[in-house]
Amino acid sequence: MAQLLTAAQMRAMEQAAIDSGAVTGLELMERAGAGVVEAVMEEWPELAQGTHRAVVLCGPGNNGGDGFVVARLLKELGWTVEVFLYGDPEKLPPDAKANFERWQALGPTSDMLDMDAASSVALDPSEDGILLDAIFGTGLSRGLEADLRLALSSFRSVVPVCFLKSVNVDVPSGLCSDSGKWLVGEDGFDTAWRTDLTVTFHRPRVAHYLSDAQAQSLRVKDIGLDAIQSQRHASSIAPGLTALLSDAASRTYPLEIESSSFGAKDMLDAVAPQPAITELLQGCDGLIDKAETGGHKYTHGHALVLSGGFGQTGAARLAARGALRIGAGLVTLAVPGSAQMEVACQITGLMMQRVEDAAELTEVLSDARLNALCLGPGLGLERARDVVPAALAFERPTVLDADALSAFSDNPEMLFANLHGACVMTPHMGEFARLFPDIAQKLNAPAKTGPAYSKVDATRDAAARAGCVVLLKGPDTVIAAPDGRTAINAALYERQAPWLATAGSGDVLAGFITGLLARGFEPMQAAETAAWLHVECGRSFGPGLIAEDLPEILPKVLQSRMG
Ligand SMILES: NC(=O)C1=CN([C@@H]2O[C@H](COP(=O)(O)OP(=O)(O)OC[C@H]3O[C@@H](n4cnc5c(N)ncnc54)[C@H](O)[C@@H]3O)[C@@H](O)[C@H]2O)[C@@H](O)CC1
Ligand SMILES: Nc1ncnc2c1ncn2[C@@H]1O[C@H](COP(=O)(O)OP(=O)(O)O)[C@@H](O)[C@H]1O
Ligand SMILES: [K+]
Repeated sequence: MAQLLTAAQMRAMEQAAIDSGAVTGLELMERAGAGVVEAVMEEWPELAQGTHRAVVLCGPGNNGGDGFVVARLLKELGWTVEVFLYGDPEKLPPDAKANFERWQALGPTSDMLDMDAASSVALDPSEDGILLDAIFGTGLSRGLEADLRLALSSFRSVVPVCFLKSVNVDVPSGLCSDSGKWLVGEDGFDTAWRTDLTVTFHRPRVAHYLSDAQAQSLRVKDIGLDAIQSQRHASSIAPGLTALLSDAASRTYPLEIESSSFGAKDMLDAVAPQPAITELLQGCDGLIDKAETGGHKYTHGHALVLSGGFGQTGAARLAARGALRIGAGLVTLAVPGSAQMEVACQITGLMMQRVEDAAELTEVLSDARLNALCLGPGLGLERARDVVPAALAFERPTVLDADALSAFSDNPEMLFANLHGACVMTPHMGEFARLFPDIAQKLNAPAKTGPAYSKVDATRDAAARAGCVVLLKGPDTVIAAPDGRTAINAALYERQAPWLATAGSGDVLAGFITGLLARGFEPMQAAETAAWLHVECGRSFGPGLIAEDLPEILPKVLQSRMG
């Protein structure tokens, strides 16, 4: 897991480092600029050979200051560098101004808003290089004005013609680094654009792991803050969000750091939710009382997955298979009479129990060994309205997905009244909007100023309202507990898994979570671990994936974690 920072947290860390006397703002800016150059060369080794060109767009704050450092360093390497400034050089903050002046000794700076600025960039496709966006970083406070937006889009139009790579410093200009939302200007337009590379410093910002902000690639460069913090053994910054990442992402972090009050150790160790996976692989003996259950497989729990009627049992079977593969000792499908034959023809390792209605479910649940429930996949709205309240009354660990959520669109309060702390809700954005319409509206409203309301805020608010864990799906799945713990399971950058957008994949996720609940995982840990493994399964299988493949590839993914 990697810790993510808000703009305010990052500013506070920088300020603390500067106040300690261990480093100056100018030194941090130099390291940031050098980090950008290093990241560009790492990303495109061909740019590390010979000389190339850079078009550098600098803004009125310290992000612009970083841009002037990059311009100077590349010029010193022999690159052709053209620099454009948005704003008055006299008003630059001190460190940025110092770097503007150092650049002045090497080359001219043109006004970015000059009508001819972008067209003055020579359209020379023979000279490849970068377009660097150093206009705004974490200091962005509102959407871009129309004249700047137009100028920016003119520069962007040069990129494909000249085979430039688009690189942005810290965050793409116009993007709110706390929410990952593109801020709109007074006229309602934003500057959304997908760049090739984002280079940020010290730790990723929250926005980097929310999908709107996605560049092709993200590199996090060390600017020495960890060393300063660990020297001082002081921290006033509360741990923030975590992102569940792959091993590959962790390699962008400095490995020499031993400890830090800002959670660097976490970042080094927990690239995957490995402690939870180790627990899974070692078994969870003791979670269920063996004497009481009297059988070995029951020590791994017994999950009950509610199925829909005839012709609608596929989704529940997928979920059940997922629960079994992830390690629930036993999984039983609760099936209405009309579908018993259909289900019986399709299952082997799974078991089946006739459950016609809420009364029969209540009877079945008198068996305390059924320690985790999955409600929703293919359940049918009417059946969901009948069985969900009866199931929730037992207060067993329960996943609510699909129809178990949609059935209460007209009356979410009724569902919330029945939910309890051992529940995990797994809505996609459509289901989320039906249950939390006000929160979804706030999330989807265009934002003019930052920090804007984010998917993280929305999921946290929903979890607090529902009183249980909420997992809001997408390439940037956000998981929040009512106590505020939050993680982003990001299938972004090198961890992309677009194949997961296939019918039934959410049903398997619900099954994975249910299986982990049956194994005794607490709800937040079950949701995080299952979501992480779900993406790893998608990546491991790759193109051509269908939902049925996810449970079947899981053993390979788990085996790869056995080390
Ligand atoms: N503080 C530090 O010590 C370091 C900062 N660094 C860089 O500094 C950046 C943050 O610098 P700043 O806090 O100066 O912020 P920015 O450089 O992001 O921009 C802030 C400036 O832009 C103005 N502004 C904000 N939104 C605007 C809009 N829509 N239209 C016009 N003007 C707008 C603000 O009034 C302010 O003058 C980081 O993103 C990072 O790139 C790095 O150099 C590392 C060290
Ligand atoms: N582009 C994507 N990249 C990674 N994961 C995705 C992407 N799109 C969807 N997913 C994941 O696929 C699953 C789809 O679930 P859901 O929307 O419930 O569909 P279904 O009901 O068809 O199973 C979720 O876990 C979601 O996070
Ligand atoms: K930028």
